[in-house]
Amino acid sequence: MRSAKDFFRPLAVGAPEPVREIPFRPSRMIHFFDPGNPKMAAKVGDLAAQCDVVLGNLEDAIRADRKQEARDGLVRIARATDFGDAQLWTRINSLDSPWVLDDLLTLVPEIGDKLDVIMVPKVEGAADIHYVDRLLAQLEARAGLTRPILVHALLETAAGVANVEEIALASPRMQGISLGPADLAASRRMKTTRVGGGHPGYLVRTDPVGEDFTVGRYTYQQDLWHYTVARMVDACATAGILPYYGPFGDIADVVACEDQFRNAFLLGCVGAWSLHPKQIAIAKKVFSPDPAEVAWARRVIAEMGDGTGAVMIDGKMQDDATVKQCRVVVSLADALAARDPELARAYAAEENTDA
Ligand SMILES: CC(=O)SCCNC(=O)CCNC(=O)[C@H](O)C(C)(C)COP(=O)(O)OP(=O)(O)OC[C@H]1O[C@@H](n2cnc3c(N)ncnc32)[C@H](O)[C@@H]1OP(=O)(O)O
Ligand SMILES: O=CC(=O)O
Ligand SMILES: [Mg+2]
Repeated sequence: MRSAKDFFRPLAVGAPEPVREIPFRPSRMIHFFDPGNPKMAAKVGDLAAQCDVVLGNLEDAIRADRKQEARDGLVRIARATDFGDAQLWTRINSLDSPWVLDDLLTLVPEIGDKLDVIMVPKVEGAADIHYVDRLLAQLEARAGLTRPILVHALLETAAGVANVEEIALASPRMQGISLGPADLAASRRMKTTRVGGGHPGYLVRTDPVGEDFTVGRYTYQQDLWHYTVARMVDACATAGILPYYGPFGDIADVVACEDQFRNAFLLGCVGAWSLHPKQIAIAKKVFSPDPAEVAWARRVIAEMGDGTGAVMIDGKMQDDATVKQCRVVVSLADALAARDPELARAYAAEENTDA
């Protein structure tokens, strides 16, 4: 571990100063596209207008013989596209792959000034982040970049989960962490064959009602990802960085996708991945606090005055702790509304209904 005094010193002579705080920028959906796919490439400008983050994916889902095409495509797209308020991220190949060095040696000099965040897959511990941290500093110095590129870790190995706290705290570049349920399931040797979501076999059953164990018993499907999401959220909150749910692979099942995203939102995540244009609106809806909830939170804050003591509002006790929860909701709503006029109008309309 680095000395606290050195933590915010650049790791290479001439590299930009590390950031002291991770800026909160809306990132409700991290929209994945294949930069080597001409159809997707043609849509990136439109996607940037709809999404908080667009991510040029270079890792899994890009065939081995198309890695270079994807990397070159990302360079072209980054140079040619006006991303407006949207962020541009990339997911590089894993650190043990034959492609990752070329990913970083190409992207940082060519488009380092356009890239906000680099997602590193299959991170297993702080050592992986330290490696990327130093290499990025060297490349940023050589490229003359004035702003550091932030790093996002993908939590998708059993070792990564065991070390999630040290990963979150490994570098001032750490922007956030996403749960990768597909690779994590494989790494843990879970007996599933899906990308995120529940499983009908993972359930609890009510007690028997008589002699016959087969009748009158209800079953409830359980959440396979609860423990990992909660642990990731705690690690991120401790480190002052942002947690995300990752992919939901059943593109057709927009209902279960919304449920999975909402579970993550309620547990503290700020966004999720969209793999298909259909999932963009789902993430936008789920990760934007509900207007009625925001109006309620504003009311609690107003009625609680300096935020101390206890009051009753509509039969519910409010005190210092509920005010803090309400401030989380309101500050998120304000930050999102500042970038999303449609949401700003929805919040204003709800305020007017309440008044
Ligand atoms: C476990 C993990 O690592 S998850 C992360 C890695 N995986 C990914 O990044 C997958 C990204 N998504 C995709 O590759 C695609 O959405 C697929 C393969 C799942 C489905 O693709 P398709 O079969 O083409 O879907 P579909 O026919 O519904 O597409 C409709 C249109 O949306 C486009 N489209 C589909 N996905 C995307 C996307 N992610 N971004 C932009 N456009 C897209 C298609 O090109 C098509 O365009 P067209 O109308 O001009 O023909
Ligand atoms: O990369 C994501 C995953 O779920 O694996
Ligand atoms: Mg993965």
